[in-house]
Amino acid sequence: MSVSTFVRIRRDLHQIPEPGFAEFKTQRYLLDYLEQLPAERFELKTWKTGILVKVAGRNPKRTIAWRADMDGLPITEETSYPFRSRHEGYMHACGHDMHMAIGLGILTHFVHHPIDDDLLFIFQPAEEGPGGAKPMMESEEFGEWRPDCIFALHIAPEYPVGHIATKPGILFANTSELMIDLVGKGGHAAFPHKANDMVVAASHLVTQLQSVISRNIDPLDSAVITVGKIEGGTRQNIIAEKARLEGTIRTFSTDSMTRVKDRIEALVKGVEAGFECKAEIDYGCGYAQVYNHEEMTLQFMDWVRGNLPDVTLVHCAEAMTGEDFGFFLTEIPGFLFWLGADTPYGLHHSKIEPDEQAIEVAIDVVTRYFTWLSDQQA
Ligand SMILES: CC(=O)N[C@@H](CCC[C@H](N)C(=O)O)C(=O)O
Repeated sequence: MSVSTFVRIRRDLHQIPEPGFAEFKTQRYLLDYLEQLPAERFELKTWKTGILVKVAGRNPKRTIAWRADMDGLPITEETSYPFRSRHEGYMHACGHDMHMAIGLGILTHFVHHPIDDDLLFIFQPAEEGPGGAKPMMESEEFGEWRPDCIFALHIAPEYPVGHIATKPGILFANTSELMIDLVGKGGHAAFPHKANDMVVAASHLVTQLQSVISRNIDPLDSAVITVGKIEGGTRQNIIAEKARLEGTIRTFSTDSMTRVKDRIEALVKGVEAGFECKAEIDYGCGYAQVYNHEEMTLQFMDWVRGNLPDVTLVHCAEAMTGEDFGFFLTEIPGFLFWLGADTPYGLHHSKIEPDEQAIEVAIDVVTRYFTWLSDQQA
């Protein structure tokens, strides 16, 4: 069966997942594709490993932006694909390969069928961390082409293809990474009384952290602490001198984020006293919540219902996912929506296989929406 250009692009990108701010091959691939398009219709600039592309409108009164993220995740792929990752230990397990292919599809459409307004396409590095959106927004390159409104999507494994889900207001949570290093005293496994075992200290801390959510946060508010990685020790018969926890915090309010961090700090102090060790906390990167512009989102939802009979619009609940797209929305009105991609494995799973038919659905929805949006201003 022949595959469309943008499915083929998605498959090519799927094979070269790269960490945040190291998307060198990905950037090259996108630039090579852009070089084949009629050069007189657009301008481009690179910013770190990202790319900004401005497609000229016929009679521009404003700039409408579309953002796609670019980085992969440190996951060893276990899909059934013949086009699996060629980068050992890295995988596009959050759909950014789909997002970029969709971005190129929308861009290509408007290069050939310009609308009145200018369009800015943002290929943004490092969404999974440490975050490319904020420094990109602060860059001179972005400042010169600052858009008037901005939009993005994220694939959603749980919805069928042809479904779009979103809501006005808060869609994704505030985030903060959480890294805790514990240093005690190593020793022989047979003499625990002469050591301070950081595997035991770290284990206590992991379970105590869960009590912050269940005991310190209003049950009607929502918060998450996930410890995704524990490292400690060197060998089965050596008491571990060091241990490290790596995780993430999610909340729907900045007050809850402050409260969670205060409680974590208190518990860590308790572990230091209880286990006679030293501990250091590093909050890594933190993202602003994704807060969809209420009026624009409601207008989009109405427009989908009224104009796209083949698309099912779901008014969804907010999720504890994070997205540095939230930073763009703190200054520029717009919204993000979920795109149904129908796969039994969730985001960040080594077996996720999003349905590629979602690519054409997204290109069609967004090209029609931008055309309509631009006509509203005319
Ligand atoms: C859509 C998505 O899955 N985004 C990530 C963003 C992670 C930011 C940061 N590394 C953190 O873990 O806090 C997510 O995990 O929600």
